[in-house]
Amino acid sequence: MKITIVGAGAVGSLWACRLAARHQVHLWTRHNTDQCEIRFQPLGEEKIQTWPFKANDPTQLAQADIVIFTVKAFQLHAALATVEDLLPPSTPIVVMHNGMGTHDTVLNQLPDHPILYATTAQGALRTEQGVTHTGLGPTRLGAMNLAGKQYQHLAAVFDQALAPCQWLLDIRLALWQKLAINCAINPLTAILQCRNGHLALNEFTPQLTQICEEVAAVMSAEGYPTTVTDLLEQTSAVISATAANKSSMNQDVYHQRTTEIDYITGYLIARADSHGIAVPANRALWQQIKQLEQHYHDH
Ligand SMILES: NC(=O)C1=CN([C@@H]2O[C@H](COP(=O)(O)OP(=O)(O)OC[C@H]3O[C@@H](n4cnc5c(N)ncnc54)[C@H](OP(=O)(O)O)[C@@H]3O)[C@@H](O)[C@H]2O)C=CC1
Ligand SMILES: CC(C)(CO)C(=O)C(=O)O
Repeated sequence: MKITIVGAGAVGSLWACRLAARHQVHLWTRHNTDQCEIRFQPLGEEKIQTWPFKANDPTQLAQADIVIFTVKAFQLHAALATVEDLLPPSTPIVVMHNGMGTHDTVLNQLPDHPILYATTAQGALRTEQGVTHTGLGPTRLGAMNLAGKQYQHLAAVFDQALAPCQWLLDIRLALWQKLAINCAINPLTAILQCRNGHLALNEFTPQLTQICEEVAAVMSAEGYPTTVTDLLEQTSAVISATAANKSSMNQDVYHQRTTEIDYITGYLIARADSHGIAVPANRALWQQIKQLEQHYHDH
């Protein structure tokens, strides 16, 4: 297959190097270059691999069998704008990011394309030295519009590159489940500048319970019935599985970058408001992260 990846950061580079073993992968970046070399360290290996890629070629973009967007949620609109006029409307688009709330923009911006969303629990870290595959986890893929439903076979392509990948009939459920975990772990670890495992301490149980209670109420109102017990169990499992990790929001705050809070807790708040559900614990966390961002963006 001919695959273009838009956003060669940590996740984009991980998928690029893994897909390139069997497919022709081309990168679309925001840098003025026609080639990119990715230094990639596979999971648990010492040796660093070097993968050369062609980049930013409008012809290769137009001929792609799929275009995968691995930019952050708040970068998606601008990234789509750089490719929308270059793609035939038959090209399927796969969007892979944490958080929710971009799908309406994508469906409006590219109304004729098959649109798919993916959520991944694979871990990748980008440093000056290159990109390291830091953790294994499932990827879930599904259609966001009718045309996207014809692309179920892409789950096998993703699975072959970086297992496991599962096709879901309702990808929104998977996106909500990941959002719930991100609402619980990301803002707290960013504010406290702690590793995910720190939240396993008993002192965090009341706060995590309140966050999950609010998320469960909103998810249920959205048509994805769940309970605080289920969400707390899933959150605890991720806290222990990723105990040594610094969450993405923790790292964004540390490096004084824009966070994905508006697409994680912010999305939850927007949906809560539309149902008239009070979410004070999540709203307080959203405000604290916005204040931190504002503080470092102002200085
Ligand atoms: N890292 C991880 O382990 C995981 C991340 N995720 C999620 O995946 C998403 C991506 O995260 P991650 O890879 O870590 O983030 P990165 O910041 O490493 O990657 C984003 C990439 O997108 C590029 N980009 C931004 N705007 C454009 C544009 N207009 N055109 C082309 N490229 C663009 C950035 O360019 P530049 O190089 O110039 O900054 C960067 O290379 C996030 O939503 C994250 O939460 C999900 C699971 C795990
Ligand atoms: C699951 C978790 C919390 C892992 O760190 C994550 O998705 C993130 O850091 O954004």
